Amino acid sequence: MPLLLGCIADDFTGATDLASTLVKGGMTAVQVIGVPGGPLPEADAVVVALKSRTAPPAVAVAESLAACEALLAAGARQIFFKYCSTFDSTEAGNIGPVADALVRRLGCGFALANPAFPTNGRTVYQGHLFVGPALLSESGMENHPLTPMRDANLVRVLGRQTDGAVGLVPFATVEAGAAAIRRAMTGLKEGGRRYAVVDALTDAHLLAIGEAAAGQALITGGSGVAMGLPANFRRDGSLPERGDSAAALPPMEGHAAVLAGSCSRATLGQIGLARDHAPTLELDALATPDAAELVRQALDWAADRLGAEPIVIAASAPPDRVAELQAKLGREAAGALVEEAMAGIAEGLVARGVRRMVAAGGETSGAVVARLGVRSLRIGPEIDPGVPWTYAEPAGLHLALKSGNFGARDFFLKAFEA
Ligand SMILES: Nc1ncnc2c1ncn2[C@@H]1O[C@H](COP(=O)(O)OP(=O)(O)O)[C@@H](O)[C@H]1O
Ligand SMILES: O=C(O)[C@@H](O)C(=O)COP(=O)(O)O
Repeated sequence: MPLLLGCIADDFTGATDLASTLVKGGMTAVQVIGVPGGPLPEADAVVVALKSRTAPPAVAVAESLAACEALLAAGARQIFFKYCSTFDSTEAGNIGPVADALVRRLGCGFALANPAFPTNGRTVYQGHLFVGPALLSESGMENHPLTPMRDANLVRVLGRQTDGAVGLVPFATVEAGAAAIRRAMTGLKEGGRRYAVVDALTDAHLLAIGEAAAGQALITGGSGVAMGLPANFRRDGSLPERGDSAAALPPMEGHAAVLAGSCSRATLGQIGLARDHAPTLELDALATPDAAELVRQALDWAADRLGAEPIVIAASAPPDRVAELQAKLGREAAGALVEEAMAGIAEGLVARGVRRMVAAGGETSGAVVARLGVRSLRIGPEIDPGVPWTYAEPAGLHLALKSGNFGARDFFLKAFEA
């Protein structure tokens, strides 16, 4: 099976989201953790999951280029750089620097940029990113602990992160379909633009953008714009009809647990609901700014609560509490402390028989997956849009890596009912 699409994702929940989208579109897809050190698994698409979203830009660039080399060496015909549907980044990057490096490596001179995910409320209009009815900068994302998003104008945001020029393919052109979008992108490229932010309000827009991107060496965006890509490979005869290729995962067994480190509005709501329906421990990192002690507290609490019904352990806190911890420790150190604690708790829970685990939060998931020594994830059925169950190898357990912002309010309960 030749590799068709080579993907580089800047975090682990994002990688799972993308792999799940491709599987739903009829491709086989495997998520591998970190820059591949050996041969890649056989699949139509391989998604390399990095934890590069908040890494220093030089590290993010180096890892992304190494992943790109591995994917190209395996024969990838197109490279997809996956970032968050809320364009999570800092002023310094890493979306711009990584995209710039990939454009240079691939010698393509141009890439589209589109984070839209209408099913989850992310739309782009006149270059502005909306989350539901709100501009990105008024959606709660302005309070993100690591990547506060305070400007919704993506042409401007990306423009600050790149030394290339950024243009826009506006709604009216996107509405006119794939041929018009392709013409607009060609025009922008010929006019010296390195990137085109492309508007998208609906899945139909994303499918048209995907079609317009057939044959482009590099695509950058959220998982939404990948919806249109499997059809391109079917159209050119390189992807057979595979029907529903979502892997049937091994049967679920063992104790169940949820670990939440995301402080997004959606996750805070999910914890709120879980409080009334499942044993829930809310750790207070401000009162105990010590990862080892937080791990001890959590594992002591969990000891006689583990079983078939999920327990929930959360470090998540509202913006004022997060700000207090950050004022005390610094932004990165506060995040790292909580991630270290969550990783230790995950390790302890698995040692105590947990085999079905939800990790809420991209950075949190990255820390958990790394600590559990996971090398690859097989994609299974979707729980809520963008969040499938996966089977982690060689650890041999079921993991759902939930983007902080994704999932219905009852996600933590629903995940274990399937
Ligand atoms: N109470 C807290 N105070 C400060 N930072 C926290 C707290 N709880 C979690 N964090 C950190 O916030 C960050 C949340 O990011 P992430 O896990 O990627 O969530 P999301 O998916 O919402 O982006 C992580 O680095 C996590 O360790
Ligand atoms: O595109 C998305 O929103 C997700 O796939 C994603 O990247 C999630 O990142 P986190 O919100 O940090 O979990």
